[in-house]
Amino acid sequence: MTSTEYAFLKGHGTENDFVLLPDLDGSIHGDLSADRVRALCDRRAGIGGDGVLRVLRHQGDDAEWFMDYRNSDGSIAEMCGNGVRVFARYLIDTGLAATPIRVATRAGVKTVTGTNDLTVDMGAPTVLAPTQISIAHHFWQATNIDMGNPHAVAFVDHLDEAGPLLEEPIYDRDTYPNGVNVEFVERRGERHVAMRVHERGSGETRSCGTGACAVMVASALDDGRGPGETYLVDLPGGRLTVEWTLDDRILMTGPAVLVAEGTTTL
Ligand SMILES: N[C@@H](CCC[C@H](N)C(=O)O)C(=O)O
Repeated sequence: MTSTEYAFLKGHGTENDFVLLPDLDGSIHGDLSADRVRALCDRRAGIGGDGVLRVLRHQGDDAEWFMDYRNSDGSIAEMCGNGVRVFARYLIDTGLAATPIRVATRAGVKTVTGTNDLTVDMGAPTVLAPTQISIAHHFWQATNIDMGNPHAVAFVDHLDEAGPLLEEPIYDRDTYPNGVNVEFVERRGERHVAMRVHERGSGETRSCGTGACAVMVASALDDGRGPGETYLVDLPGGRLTVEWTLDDRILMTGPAVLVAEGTTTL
């Protein structure tokens, strides 16, 4: 910890909540240690969040911004779908950028468009060989989808089948050597599903944007459909709309709001 004061903001996308750290030229937060991320995300002793979004300018032709995303346990992840909308909301509200905004992430450049609800072009999904997950001797077949970060999607009759999700589901370590985000999906209607998620590095959260995209792709495939479809995905924290375009891109649309700003010594 340090006694220096730093600016922060707090925001969320469908209640997937984040601490934002503006660090435009990268001079403020140095390496941003896992300890500091955990302290910032602590819901009792810190600001509280499912993760940290560090806002950096990007030196490159393809994007002007870089989203340095960290899970609440301090681990680094490739991509955060809700986070990139909240990141863009910060840039829009401060006048630093206007849509379309190209944001570099560890999973490539994502373009954000829109005004109120924001849409992210998440790129192409990668569907891999099916896998299996389990919790307390209950096993589910799972669709293995990479959205820049890893996902295992399991269909259930009722979302409460997954139990309290206090612990990480058991997964195949050879399939997911760096861990996995696990989604449970219940059918709600035609092109309409609901999900819960246990996020790698954050536990059960109220929403996961990359998870919603993985769930849409798994659901469409399970329905015998493919590109050219749009699904509604309900999460405990709200609703995301996910379109799989004919040219194999996933467009995710949902809210992004900033709720507080201040300074912190954490
Ligand atoms: N909540 C995010 C995903 C954040 C990263 C994930 N926990 C991981 O480790 O891959 C989203 O909205 O996509």
